[in-house]
Amino acid sequence: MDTLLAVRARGITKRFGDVVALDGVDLAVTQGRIHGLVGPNGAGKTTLLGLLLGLAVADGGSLEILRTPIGRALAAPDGVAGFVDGPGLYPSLTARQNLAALAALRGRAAGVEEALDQVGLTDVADDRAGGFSLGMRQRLGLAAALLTRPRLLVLDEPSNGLDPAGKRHVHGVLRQLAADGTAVVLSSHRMDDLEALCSEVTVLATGRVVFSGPLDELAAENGALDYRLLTSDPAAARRVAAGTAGVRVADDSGERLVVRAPVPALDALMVRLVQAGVAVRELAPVVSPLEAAFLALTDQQHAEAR
Ligand SMILES: Nc1ncnc2c1ncn2[C@@H]1O[C@H](COP(=O)(O)OP(=O)(O)OP(=O)(O)O)[C@@H](O)[C@H]1O
Repeated sequence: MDTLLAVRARGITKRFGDVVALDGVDLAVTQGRIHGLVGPNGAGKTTLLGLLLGLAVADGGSLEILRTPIGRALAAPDGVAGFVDGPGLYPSLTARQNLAALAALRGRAAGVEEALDQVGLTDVADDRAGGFSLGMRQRLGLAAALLTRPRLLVLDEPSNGLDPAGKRHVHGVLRQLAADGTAVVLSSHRMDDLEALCSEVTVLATGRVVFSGPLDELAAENGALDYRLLTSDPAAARRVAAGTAGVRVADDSGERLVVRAPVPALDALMVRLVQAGVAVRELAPVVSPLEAAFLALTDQQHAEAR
């Protein structure tokens, strides 16, 4: 099983002076999977991604990337590409020239046109990168990473600045890479991106892993959620909700009630509403199950740290 791991980190610690950025972090990323890294600001995501890219070394713990143990030297391990804090580009060169320069540095000229095409920048390939929007720079950075045909791609908030079409395009590229066997590790603050892309997720809070596993397990971790409920008879619905075990009316100030309930109690409420002749017109979680689980995990960690 371990032979399928692109990243295996155990007990990683990293300090900056008095700040403990990573505190005993374990991470396992399987080849051919897209692994999301989430957490509040300052949780340690960029620090961890930087270690995977060889931009810094850990103070403690062990790290294996593509089955090679990482020592103390600052170097990008073979087969790894990506960027943190935005891609490094030459602003005075065009997109095509940027990629050609990188390809030449690596001693191979092929692949530039393919990489431009993959990220949808062919039409602006002869524009200077210095004039590019954030989203276009992100795409060019991704193209630069693709040039190396990585087996591990590491990206810090790759959806930043992308418009919806750009995002769809980039997501498609990442999915195809994963289908071809590349492991992708990316950080994001957007739960919808993670839901669209990732099969596995690691949640960091103040330098510690508070969850790591399949995305659907994270969503299932949460117990009671808040749901907005619109019915044909709000007053009757309020009475039925108040009389249903496990259901709490969290807000009844408007036409829509907000009820807090775990799924079995919610099921019971729906049945009881129908039996009472109340039609359900709309039922939706106030925040997505994934976001609720994320908030619960990270809030809990903050509370413990206080
Ligand atoms: N070069 C540095 N020097 C000093 N402190 C640093 C350095 N890099 C990171 N830190 C600190 O380490 C902690 C983790 O930072 P990091 O940038 O990894 O978090 P993050 O999860 O990526 O946050 P964000 O979501 O805001 O990007 C923070 O407290 C940060 O201030």
